Amino acid sequence: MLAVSDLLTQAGSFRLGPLNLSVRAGRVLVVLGPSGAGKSMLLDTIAGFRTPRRGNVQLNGLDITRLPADQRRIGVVFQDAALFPHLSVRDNVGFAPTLHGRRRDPEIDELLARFGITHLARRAPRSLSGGERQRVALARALAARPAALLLDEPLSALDQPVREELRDVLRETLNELAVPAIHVTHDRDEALRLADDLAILDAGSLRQTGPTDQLTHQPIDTVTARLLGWTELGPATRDADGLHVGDLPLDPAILAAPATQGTVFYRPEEVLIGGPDRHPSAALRVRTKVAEVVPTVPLARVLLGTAPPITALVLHRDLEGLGGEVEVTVPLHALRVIAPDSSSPRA
Ligand SMILES: Nc1ncnc2c1ncn2[C@@H]1O[C@H](COP(=O)(O)OP(=O)(O)OP(=O)(O)O)[C@@H](O)[C@H]1O
Repeated sequence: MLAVSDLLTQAGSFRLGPLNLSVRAGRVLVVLGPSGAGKSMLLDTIAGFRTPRRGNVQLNGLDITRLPADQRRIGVVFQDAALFPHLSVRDNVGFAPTLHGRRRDPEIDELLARFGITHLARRAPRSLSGGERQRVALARALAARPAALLLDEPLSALDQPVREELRDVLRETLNELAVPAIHVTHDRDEALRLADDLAILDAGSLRQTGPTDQLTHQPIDTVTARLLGWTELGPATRDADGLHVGDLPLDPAILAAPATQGTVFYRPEEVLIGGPDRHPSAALRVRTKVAEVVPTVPLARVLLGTAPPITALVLHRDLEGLGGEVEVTVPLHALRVIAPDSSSPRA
């Protein structure tokens, strides 16, 4: 188990924390947050490259807050691989095993094979592509048999196809790994692909943490909702006619939602365009015009003429015959009212 308690780190005017987090062995915690949220600072503090002002870092029950980085048994992979430039691929991967007298370690060959870099074993880092370098960096980190693994946006410098391929290799590897892992990223798809648990970090504060599925489907924080693909519709208002957002009436069933005052969010990919029989539980159902169709891929964006406007993400084949007045339904599970007070950070 890797845990941080009451951790507070300061750099210039930027303050990270105080925050609490824990990751069990075999689990992957993804810290998702925008650029400048403090993700690297968090990993640097856990790895021992930065000294916290307050709080502690524990690994398997041991307080390692004051240990130098090289004694923490924590593997770190950075965005830019940071390989030893004068060593071959094999010697980079074999660096830690060699230090421990395990130069002929069959594990090195296994790692080269696992990351598909056996054929690159004699090559120098400068001759490798970005994706190949990251494969070497991951293999090198695992070769040290770390007690925990920290991944600082290791895929973000790669282009899309390479990133997706390596993301799958990483997912497989992390699945088999029996140590706690923390992966930080600003990329939602990457986070959802890799995370067992998610922690949303914004401006140095943790907003919401929990199992991936829970945060994705039940965000209770506006920053979390936005980062996980929910779109803001507007403030909920209540009058004699019931609950509204702008001109749009919300089904009273939404009253069962966690909050009835606050900002209404919805998931554009769950908006249904079609007849009233399309969905049995509707939080919002309205007839309106299609204002614009934007043929983005993989899903097209259909901008609807409601007030406030609703965007639907739809399959291109569902665009056929779309025009004039349409019936729009937002299912109950795809619309949430998020309370204003939940915009304060929570851990
Ligand atoms: N030594 C420093 N002095 C002053 N400010 C710093 C220092 N190091 C980092 N910061 C600031 O702390 C904030 C968090 O930086 P950090 O690199 O952790 O963000 P991040 O979430 O990893 O961002 P990115 O996704 O862009 O890498 C930034 O605003 C950064 O400018």
